[in-house]
Amino acid sequence: MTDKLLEVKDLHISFKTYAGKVHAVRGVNFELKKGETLAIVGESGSGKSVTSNAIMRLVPQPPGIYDQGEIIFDGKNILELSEDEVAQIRGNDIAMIFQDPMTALNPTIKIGHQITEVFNIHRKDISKAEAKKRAIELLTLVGIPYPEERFEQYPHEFSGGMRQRVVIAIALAAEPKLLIADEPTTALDVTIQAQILELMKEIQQTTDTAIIFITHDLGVVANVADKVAVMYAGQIVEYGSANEIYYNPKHPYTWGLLGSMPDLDSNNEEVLYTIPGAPPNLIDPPKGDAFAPRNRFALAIDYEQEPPLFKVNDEHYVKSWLMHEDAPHIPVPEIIQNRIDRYTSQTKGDA
Ligand SMILES: Nc1ncnc2c1ncn2[C@@H]1O[C@H](COP(=O)(O)OP(=O)(O)OP(=O)(O)O)[C@@H](O)[C@H]1O
Repeated sequence: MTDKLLEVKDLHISFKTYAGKVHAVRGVNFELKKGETLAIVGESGSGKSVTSNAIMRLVPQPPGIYDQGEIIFDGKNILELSEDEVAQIRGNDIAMIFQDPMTALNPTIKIGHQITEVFNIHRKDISKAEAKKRAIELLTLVGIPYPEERFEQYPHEFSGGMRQRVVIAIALAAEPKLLIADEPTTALDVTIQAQILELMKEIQQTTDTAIIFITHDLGVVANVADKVAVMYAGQIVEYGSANEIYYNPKHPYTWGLLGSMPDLDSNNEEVLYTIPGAPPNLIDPPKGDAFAPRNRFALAIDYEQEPPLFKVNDEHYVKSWLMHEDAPHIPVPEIIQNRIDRYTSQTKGDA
């Protein structure tokens, strides 16, 4: 028996466009255990959504092409299943939550019915009364006050944060093994974002659902992720436990993402550590390390040869030539180190 739920192996996905073939995902590997939370983080266009859509085989074909790789979910390669088999997995075993809760909800149907509908489709064995009872339990689980009354209301009668809670309730109705949340809180204000993420963490503890969070903001998932995959130009450039990524980051791109996180405790003189330039064109990805032109610590080899994934320890991998034993040692920039020191002392203070 293994507790491995998902394994993505050497995944390559491209899109045929008039301008040429866009290499959106270029050799992605990661795995997820039951009940674990993985955050996939990176700038816009880095391939986060294409990777997560592929897990449900939702990349449109055409223009999308699964060029290479495997997505093993619960022992089966998603990319080799028939349409019927994939349809069975979608919604049943894997559910997805998107950024805008309004697009996921039908404005003309009462909230309660939208939840019981899931039972009608996925759990034909339960009665109408039982479905209603469970829907109300789910509304309670996601923190909706007066769930009996709310059951009879329409989406427009809910605030943005409450709507996203309803969407989570609908996603959970089928008791999925994996929940993929693509920027689920971006449209919400910061306090509500924190509440929704906290809620998802709590639900996870009661249901043992694995979660993949897609976000461009490392700060958002700091308290909920077990593992973090940092994506750049269609590849994972740093991968590890949340502890390693937040407290021992090694890749200059991750430094940039951490440095651009707003930090309420920093003094005003602290300048954000930003990444210069823009991501490469994925129609013709650069030779060597795709991050080199934006990397102030780039080495000559970065422009020639793609770096392998170097192992820092069992919980931490980095795709950068800076990790090579002959590379110069570049310390973490001071501003990032100051933040890490501050977080570390705060965490110790909390303990
Ligand atoms: N249908 C499509 N046709 C052509 N190119 C596409 C298509 N879908 C995605 N791409 C390209 O694939 C690359 C990765 O896109 P993806 O949406 O995965 O990025 P992302 O990291 O999720 O960004 P964002 O945070 O903006 O959603 C981008 O270069 C994008 O333009």
